[in-house]
Amino acid sequence: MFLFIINPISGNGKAVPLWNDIEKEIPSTIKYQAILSNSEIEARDFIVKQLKTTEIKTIVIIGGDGTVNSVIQESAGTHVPIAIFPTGSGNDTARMFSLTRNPELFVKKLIENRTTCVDLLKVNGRYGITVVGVGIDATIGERANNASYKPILNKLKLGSSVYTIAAIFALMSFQTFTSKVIIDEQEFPLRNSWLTAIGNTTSYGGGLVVCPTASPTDGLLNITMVSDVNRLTVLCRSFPALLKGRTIHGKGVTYKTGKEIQIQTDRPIQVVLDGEIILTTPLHICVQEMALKLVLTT
Ligand SMILES: Nc1ncnc2c1ncn2[C@@H]1O[C@H](COP(=O)(O)OP(=O)(O)OP(=O)(O)O)[C@@H](O)[C@H]1O
Repeated sequence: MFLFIINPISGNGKAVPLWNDIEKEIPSTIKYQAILSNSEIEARDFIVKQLKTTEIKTIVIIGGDGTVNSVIQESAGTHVPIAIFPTGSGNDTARMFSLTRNPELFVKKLIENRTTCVDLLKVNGRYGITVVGVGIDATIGERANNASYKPILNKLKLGSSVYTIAAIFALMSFQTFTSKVIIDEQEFPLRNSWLTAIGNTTSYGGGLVVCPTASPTDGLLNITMVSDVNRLTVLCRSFPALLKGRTIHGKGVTYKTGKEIQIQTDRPIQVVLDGEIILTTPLHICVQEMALKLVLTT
């Protein structure tokens, strides 16, 4: 039995029409159940009940990174794979694994069921698959979600520029913080901290490559720290390089790798995990090697 979790609000309502296209491609011999999920709690309750009572072949997510994050809370560490059909705004998980957006090919690959094991993040007890960010990224995310210009840009098919505009505004007003990052017992005291991003995969925010060398199968987390650098440099050098997916060389940016990271800050700082503002500092982050099975729909 396949379980389909469809998030109708992902990607500004793209999921339901795409689910209709997918459903048409499912052969009549395939058994499945589907829910249009209204919340993370509803989706997780459904999955837990189904896992207890039914032999589940794959949990299929039709949604964005936030929906993926909700589902992996239940599927991580089990033998049940997930498959992702990306209908979100950012879709950084799908980008990392080059997952198809073609409904016909998706169903074909789903039935083939070729899987791979990938690492996950565990952040204060919650699983994540892409990047956890502490600092300005939460401010950017909040601004982007509440931006009055978002509906207009979406109508003009310029949705991806919402994040860039929000980032420029956030960079102009963000108050930096003092933090201590401990990576596998090595301490990094950071003054004027803008951002610490810990990546299992490379990008967030719809393709911002913040951890350029991260790999979800190497058993390591990649840490990018931006601190001790002035606003003008961040605005004119670091951020434009980030937008282009470049590794940033120069003062103020430090790249490290590790397996276990702690982050302490001088005031509570919002934390973005898989594109959702779910937590605040302090944080304990570790890698969960090969904790998730993913269907390759490439
Ligand atoms: N399983 C779920 N069912 C319904 N709603 C959910 C679920 N998981 C998360 N949500 C809510 O739906 C919102 C949108 O979901 P999602 O993040 O998947 O789409 P998106 O924001 O368009 O895409 P992306 O995160 O890739 O940019 C989330 O911010 C969250 O509030």
